[in-house]
Amino acid sequence: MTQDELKQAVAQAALAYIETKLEDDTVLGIGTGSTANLFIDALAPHKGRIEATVASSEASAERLRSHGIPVFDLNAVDRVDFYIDGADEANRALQLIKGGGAALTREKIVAAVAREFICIADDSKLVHTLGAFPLPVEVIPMARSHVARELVKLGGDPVYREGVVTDNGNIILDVHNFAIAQPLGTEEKINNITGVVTNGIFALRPADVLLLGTASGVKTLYAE
Ligand SMILES: O=C[C@H](O)[C@H](O)[C@H](O)COP(=O)(O)O
Repeated sequence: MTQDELKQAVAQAALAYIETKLEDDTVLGIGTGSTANLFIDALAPHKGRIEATVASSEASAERLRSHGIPVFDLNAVDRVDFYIDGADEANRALQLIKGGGAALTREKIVAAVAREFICIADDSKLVHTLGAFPLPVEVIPMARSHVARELVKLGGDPVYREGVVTDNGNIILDVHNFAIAQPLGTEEKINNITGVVTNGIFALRPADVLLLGTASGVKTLYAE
């Protein structure tokens, strides 16, 4: 199976996972990226059953609206029942690296609100130790050099993501050569650097369930 077919399979599996749990007033949080896009497309034929969604990026909001799916501001809903999103890496504790598409901050906010975070990914994303994927850090533009120097002190190799401005008007530094042995501590440490908005480690709020696309079918993983 190709990577795209595995992503398609997990998008369908996420739909099946939530379908039996949908209530009249369910609020769905929708992530960002190629896997989340496939989920949005899979959701479209069922839009009559969707009362409200909130999106973790302008791109996803636009895609939802193009299907006629109602999108709300997060401040206009009192809860998010399920958050469905992809990841760049996941470990067995369902701690993640996210932000390859620069949407990490809004993703982290929606995930923080969500009652259940359902991560969907193909099996190339499952790793023993997070950090082979360069860690995205969203930074206030004027703090770029300061934050880069602090990230070097932490042992990483930050690279400015040229030409990318986040939905929040900020820039991204991708930290290379940075094995993350202690995701919780590292997430907090980087977030404590002045000028950092947030970083792409999701350990304070990991996923609740990982639907993993493999050649032998979609596996449902819970945190070990
Ligand atoms: O900012 C982007 C997100 O964190 C995505 O969820 C992540 O990059 C995975 O994207 P994809 O499903 O395209 O691999």
